[in-house]
Amino acid sequence: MKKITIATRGSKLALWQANHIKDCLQAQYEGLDVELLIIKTTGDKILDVPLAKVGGKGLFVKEIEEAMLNGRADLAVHSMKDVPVELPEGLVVGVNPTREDNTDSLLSVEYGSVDELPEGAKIGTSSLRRRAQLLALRPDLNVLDLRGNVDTRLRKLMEGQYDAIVMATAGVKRLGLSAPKVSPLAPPTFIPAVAQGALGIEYAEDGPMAEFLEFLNCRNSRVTVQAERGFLTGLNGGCQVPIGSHAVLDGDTVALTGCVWNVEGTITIRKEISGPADKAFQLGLDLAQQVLDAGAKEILDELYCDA
Ligand SMILES: NCc1[nH]cc(CCC(=O)O)c1CC(=O)O
Repeated sequence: MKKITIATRGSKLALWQANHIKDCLQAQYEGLDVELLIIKTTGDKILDVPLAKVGGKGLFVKEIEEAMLNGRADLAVHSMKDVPVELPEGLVVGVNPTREDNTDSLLSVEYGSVDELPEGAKIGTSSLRRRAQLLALRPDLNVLDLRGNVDTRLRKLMEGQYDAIVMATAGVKRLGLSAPKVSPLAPPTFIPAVAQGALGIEYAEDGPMAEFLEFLNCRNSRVTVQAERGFLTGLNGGCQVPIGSHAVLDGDTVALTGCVWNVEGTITIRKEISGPADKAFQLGLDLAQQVLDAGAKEILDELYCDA
């Protein structure tokens, strides 16, 4: 292989991630030429519309997958969180590089924790999962929609539109961003999105990429992502439903927590399971069934009907 083309979105975070993989490839393969093919996805084109209203799965990956299917690109680097559970025929996400911190962060100019926020504080997030958990902790909070790329969201905070915002710690760290006050929202109190902080590399199943990229695969990342995505698959979920999951690998055992909330944050359904790492995906499916049986089915049915 002399030259590789990586398809990527054009956001700062996506470019950071694609360039990170480019650097890894060039460190591994001397003299390799790596080109980035920047693609504007449907998700990028509708960044101003409240996400919960847009709906649909895979808004940020569809056009990128088309570039690989028609041979314009060899691989794509995704935030694994944005990758739907079902991929187009012929493509796989077979490689998960070392995962970044999977927690969320509360960013604010004045307030150093959720407890410090004043009554009725304005909190920016478009994630139903973050909204539900914030309201479960503090029902008085005024949770407002906040769209845009990671850097845009931070700018809106600094302009004073919100008392605090919540974002993935991984995105904040990768872009080297900060706010005057940053506090972690972490398990067991605050459950991340499925595969948050993880990257996934997608490529054609029957080409040379699987072997070419294998050196990037991280067992811990792969197992935890498999378990969490098993949970998402079992719930038939996309990213716009209040679902959270957190897997921890210890030796050959994976421990998985899975949650579903109602949008108001007044109901939390939470279950835990553990089992062998080589059955991680099945473990996630089993946990999903437990959560569905415990009442999540009614919550999710209602949400999917609205969409
Ligand atoms: N939904 C957009 C998205 N996709 C991946 C990340 C952050 C990086 C990651 O979780 O890997 C973000 C931003 C956010 O949720 O704040």
